[in-house]
Amino acid sequence: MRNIPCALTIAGTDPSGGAGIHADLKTFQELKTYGMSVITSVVAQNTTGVQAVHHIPVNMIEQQLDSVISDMPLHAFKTGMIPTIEIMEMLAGKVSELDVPYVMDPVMVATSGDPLIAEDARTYLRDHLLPMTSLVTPNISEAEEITGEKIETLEDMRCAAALIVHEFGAGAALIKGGHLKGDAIDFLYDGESIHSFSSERIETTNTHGTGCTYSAAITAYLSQGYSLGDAVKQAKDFVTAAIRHSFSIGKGNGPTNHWAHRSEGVEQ
Ligand SMILES: Nc1ncnc2c1ncn2[C@@H]1O[C@H](COP(=O)(O)OP(=O)(O)OP(=O)(O)O)[C@@H](O)[C@H]1O
Ligand SMILES: Cc1ncc(COP(=O)(O)O)c(N)n1
Repeated sequence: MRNIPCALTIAGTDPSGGAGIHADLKTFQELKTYGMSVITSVVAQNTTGVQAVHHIPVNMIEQQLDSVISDMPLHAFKTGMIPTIEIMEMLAGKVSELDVPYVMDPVMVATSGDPLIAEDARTYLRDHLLPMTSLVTPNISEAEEITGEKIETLEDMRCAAALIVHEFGAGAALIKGGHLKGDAIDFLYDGESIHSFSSERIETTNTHGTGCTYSAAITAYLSQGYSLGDAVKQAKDFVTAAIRHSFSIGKGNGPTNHWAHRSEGVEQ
């Protein structure tokens, strides 16, 4: 393991602390990874939904990023909410200069159903940023949006993962089955083979921020030098523990428990 693994998240905020930048930094910290953040949008949201958004001007996002990369070591980074095409254009230029693993959580809507990125930005994200990723982590509806194909079965998930790599150019694709029925099964296609990661389905509505937490954990493990398969395997254990011991707080979908792995012995 490196002395001090350093990871960056480029994402929006969640003042209620369960998703976005906040979930990412909590996860990095829990996994003994030095966490850094560039904020794309200030989002007034909580467990019930999104109340308002204020996007940060593009030049200010660029300056935050420059502040980090001109000074700090960086071993892996992730993107979450990138709300507009203008911000994506700027990031596309910058990301191509970063020679470390890039994990994209292709955030489109919150658990509450509120949209988090502009409609026209979805195609831009797919066509311009996706090909720069080491890994993209869509849930079922995001994978449907990217591929244009309906996903109803495990076989559909496997096909979508391969399509996202071979047709759309992602380095690897992890399709998350959190929104299907039965066990929570995710499929990773790394360009050569399919791997599955499975856990029992936990009966809970406390799923605010699961996607953010999962992709942040993968990023943290990659920053520590783990292989993609090992990073996903350990991150799956981390997020499963976080969901199993999630908090019934707030009036809507409660947040996950970022320290749950401590009592479940997830590898760090
Ligand atoms: N009820 C559950 N029980 C166990 N694992 C779950 C459950 N819901 C989601 N997961 C797992 O959590 C991870 C995140 O998946 P999910 O499909 O929920 O992502 P997401 O849709 O991006 O997140 P969110 O629901 O927060 O938007 C995946 O590993 C998924 O299998
Ligand atoms: C700033 C921000 N980024 C991402 C999500 C998605 O989180 P989730 O779908 O896991 O609720 C969110 N709610 N807010």
